[in-house]
Amino acid sequence: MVKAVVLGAAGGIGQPLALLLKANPLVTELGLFDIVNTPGVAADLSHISTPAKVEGYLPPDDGLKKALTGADIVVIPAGVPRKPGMTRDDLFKINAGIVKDLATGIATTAPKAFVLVISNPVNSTVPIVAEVFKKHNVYDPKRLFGVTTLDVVRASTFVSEILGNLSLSKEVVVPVVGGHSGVTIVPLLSQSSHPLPAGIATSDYEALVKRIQFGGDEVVKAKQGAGSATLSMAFAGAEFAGKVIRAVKGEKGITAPTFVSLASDPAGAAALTKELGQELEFFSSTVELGTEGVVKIHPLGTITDAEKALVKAAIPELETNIKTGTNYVAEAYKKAEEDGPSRL
Ligand SMILES: NC(=O)C1=CN([C@@H]2O[C@H](COP(=O)(O)OP(=O)(O)OC[C@H]3O[C@@H](n4cnc5c(N)ncnc54)[C@H](O)[C@@H]3O)[C@@H](O)[C@H]2O)C=CC1
Ligand SMILES: O=C([O-])CC(=O)C(=O)O
Repeated sequence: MVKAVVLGAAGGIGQPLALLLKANPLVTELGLFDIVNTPGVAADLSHISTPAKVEGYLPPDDGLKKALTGADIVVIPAGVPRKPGMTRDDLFKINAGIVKDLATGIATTAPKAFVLVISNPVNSTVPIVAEVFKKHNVYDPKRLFGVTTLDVVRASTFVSEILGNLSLSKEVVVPVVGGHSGVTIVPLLSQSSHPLPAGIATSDYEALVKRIQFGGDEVVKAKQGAGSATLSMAFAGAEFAGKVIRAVKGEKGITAPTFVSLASDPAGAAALTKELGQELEFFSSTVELGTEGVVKIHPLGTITDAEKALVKAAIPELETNIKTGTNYVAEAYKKAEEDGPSRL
């Protein structure tokens, strides 16, 4: 029995993600929460001939609590998307509060659930969830994930395009490490399961790296103000959620790059920290998943000088993004204490 819950389920990502989770035969219950439209989305999905029982919830009558009750895995695509000219960090002002409130709901109702954060900026929203869970004394770093799978999916697609065979894209595996925004997205193309053409021009390699790092902008621009990636993100989110579910059900050897707390595997983190040359609280590296979440954080391994330079360039922004999330929660709690009776 697996209950999956989507918070932000009526949105551009939420709806197709809910569809793909409904299509996952391992999901037996699907809870859909949003501030609008979830009863309709749930009614629609409930006619699909797969095992999951679907229920839609809205904020009145404790809807969030009802949606989260009994949740095994919670995926969060709630929040505003970018418009052209914006960075992911520009979303922080609105999305930080949304994610903090939803994290509070999870901490009080489903503290053991695996939490998969899609809402941007991921480099900051994941630390927000961690801090809220700490405040509620229910934080287990092994169960919290920032979803960076879209970067991995893009890398597979763009590499197979360069190899001239899109049908390879299902098989091409490229570790993408760091975080989920611009220069913090670091594809380790030298470790691609399918090597780039021998003698690829430096300019072509650099263009490929840039396309993976800024693939999100490509979609934002093409959508002309109507939002950012939704369908490819739903695909990526369902891929990652599917891996977590299979691992939780006992399948061994499942790995995926994901943005996790380095406290989730201190031994793995020590090796990674050595490679990075400094400590970071969160980082996306290839992670082995198991019944309790993170089993092992893999080191970067052998990488080229060009990749080392990309990792180095990612660190300052990552550090700032993580601090922004952490400080936000500290300040919100401080303000709530000063304001009197806490609603946190
Ligand atoms: N991690 C990643 O790789 C990616 C992340 N994203 C991010 O995902 C987020 C969602 O994007 P879209 O689905 O395109 O946006 P959207 O605007 O289409 O949908 C967001 C949904 O969240 C809901 N929502 C807002 N406040 C809420 C609350 N307090 N509780 C529950 N639901 C709430 C809205 O009603 C809406 O249905 C954005 O922050 C976007 O930047 C988008 C693409 C990739
Ligand atoms: O670019 C955005 O704002 C949405 C996103 O995270 C992505 O597509 O990778």
